[in-house]
Amino acid sequence: MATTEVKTLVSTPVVALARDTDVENGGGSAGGGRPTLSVSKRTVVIVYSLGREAILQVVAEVLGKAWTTVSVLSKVVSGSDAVVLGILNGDFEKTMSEGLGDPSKLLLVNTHCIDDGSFPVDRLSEGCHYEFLYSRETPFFRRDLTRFLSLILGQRRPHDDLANKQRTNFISTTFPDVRAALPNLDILSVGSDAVELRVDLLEEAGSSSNADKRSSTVPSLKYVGQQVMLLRQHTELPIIFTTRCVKENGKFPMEDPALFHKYLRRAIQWGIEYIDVELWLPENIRKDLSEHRGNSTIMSAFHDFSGSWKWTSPEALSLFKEGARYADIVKMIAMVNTIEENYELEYFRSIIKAEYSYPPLSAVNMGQTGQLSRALNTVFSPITHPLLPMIAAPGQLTAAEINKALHIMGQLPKRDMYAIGTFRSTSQSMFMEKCFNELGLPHSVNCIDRGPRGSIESVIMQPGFGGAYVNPPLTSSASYIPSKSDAARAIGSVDTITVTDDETDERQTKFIGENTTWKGIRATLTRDYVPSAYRGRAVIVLSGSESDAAAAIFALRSLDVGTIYTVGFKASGPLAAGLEPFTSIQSVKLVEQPFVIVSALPPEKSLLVQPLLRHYRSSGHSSPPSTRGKVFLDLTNGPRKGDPLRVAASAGWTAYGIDDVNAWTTVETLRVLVGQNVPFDFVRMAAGNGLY
Ligand SMILES: O=C1C[C@@](O)(C(=O)O)C[C@@H](O)[C@@H]1O
Repeated sequence: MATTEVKTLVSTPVVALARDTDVENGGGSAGGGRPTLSVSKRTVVIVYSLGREAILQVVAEVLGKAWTTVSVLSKVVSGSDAVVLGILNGDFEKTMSEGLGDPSKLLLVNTHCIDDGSFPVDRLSEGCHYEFLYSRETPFFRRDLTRFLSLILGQRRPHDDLANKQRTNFISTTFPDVRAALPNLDILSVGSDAVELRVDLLEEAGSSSNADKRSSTVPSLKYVGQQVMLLRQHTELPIIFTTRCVKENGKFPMEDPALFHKYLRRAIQWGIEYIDVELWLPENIRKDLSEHRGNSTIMSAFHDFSGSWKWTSPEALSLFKEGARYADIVKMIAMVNTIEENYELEYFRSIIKAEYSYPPLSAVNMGQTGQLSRALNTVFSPITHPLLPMIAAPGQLTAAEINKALHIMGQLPKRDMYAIGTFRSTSQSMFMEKCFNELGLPHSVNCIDRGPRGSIESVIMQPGFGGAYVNPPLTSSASYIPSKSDAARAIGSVDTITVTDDETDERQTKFIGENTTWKGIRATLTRDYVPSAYRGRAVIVLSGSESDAAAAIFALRSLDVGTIYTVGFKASGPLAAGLEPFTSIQSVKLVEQPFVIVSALPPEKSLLVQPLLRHYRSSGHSSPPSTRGKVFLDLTNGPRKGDPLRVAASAGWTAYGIDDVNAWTTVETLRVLVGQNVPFDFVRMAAGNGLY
């Protein structure tokens, strides 16, 4: 392996990128515990171009903060995250040469609008911790910004969830231009936990005139930046940024390791979730990327195409150890000729599992003979899809092929899944059946009416029972489900029943009562605002009963909101602490400006929220421009009176309806029931087309 010193293209950055930890247990969806937020005291500084100051307002809204502009940074009293600072890029450049003050107290984000075809100069990009490229011409800009800010602030940690998942897949896209993928991206990524962008396969239109020349052309950073932005706007899945070299079936030239360094370093600055770092790269580059990975996850990658490399060789272990030095996941991939080499890989995998608790190994064999290993690998398995222009490596399988192979090998037994409940469960169960087909899962979906007392108990005791979702939910006191997640217990309702084998007794299965609705609500609330935007802010919840509002209250608490004022019910359950009932119309005066209003009113009373939405409209009641963002969540289900969503939108609220929450809840339900990831946009699209 080359360990020679290289001169890299990336100049020493003015600022170092530390891992930001604004949130403990930040994703909020792993485990049952209530996530708690802790405050990071770094001042967010937005570097912007002349004429593009509008970005400051949007960043401030997404963060739920006030903003102001400065012309020098050295005098900034850092250590406060109360206000977002904006600085013009020209002023920032001057301040860079004069000294930034204490850069460890600042989080410098270069922002650049690419609508005019321009791209940031290296000086500016490298002088900042992060960079946000955006287009104002798309409706997805705000969501992309929220996603970017949540990651760089450490408030969204996709890898925490994926590291705990039993099996993870990523789809290797092979498009020369991701625009070709966008119409099919939702269907392409069903069953994927992440999307790989093969940067080396990107081709800029008109960059060369003949195929030979094209194969040696590296796409410009400008083109790559635009492609990253487009892809990220169209998928909620984490992105894997890969610059595969020519020797390992890619197109990046190996003569120039500094080029890899520059692109990968920039990918970290763009807030990409996973960075693929090839193991042959000089150690100083791998080390530098690891030290500056911010909140990105590093995947070490090793490929051998010779056909003579062996999993049984001493080199295999030393390559794993070398990869492990600077990575969070170690990927090892070899071309094989015999079926035995799959067994050798499984033996190697078992040794690594037994001896190294960290980092996890993702290892597969290439070629048709190696396909068995693609089914057996559980950590970030690369997959393909029939709609892709080509496979990314010989022998790649689809998610459905892997699941079918696992089923035949007895690793994925058929289970009977149940939709227990009402009319809605029936249409949702049809959608679930379609997902199972698409994913090649052997399970059946059975719809049953809730029926008399005791009927659920008899269903879950069936030998093939594999799990159920229950709508309307069960009260969490149901004695036949003795184990419940913390969330289900606190909320007081179980909407999903999962089955696990009892580790202490092989013959026993264990039922666990889960609540996925709160996760659906939290996912909805954090699409256009980062989690910390909710911290300490007042909320009003209207509901006919405590139980109808409980999942929303739990989700809001997970975001560390301030006082929750209640209308229409008085809480007395485990979530009651800190809730204040509105007793009369006079109570409205108590709340200066709620950040969130949630209505969980029954349909016939849905109208009652409208006066409040109008009362607190953004242009009316005192609303400083910096905190104008306000969220209305309408959880009312069924034919309603009035049109609260329309009233909210026209009064300046960011409004979400029950359809968004239901789609996110379905995503969570599929994750907990069958461990499969089906993207939100796919669920939403299917729901819109009347599929469920
Ligand atoms: O590392 C890998 C694995 C892979 O080479 C495969 O064998 O499926 C496909 C690549 O796109 C990816 O980066």
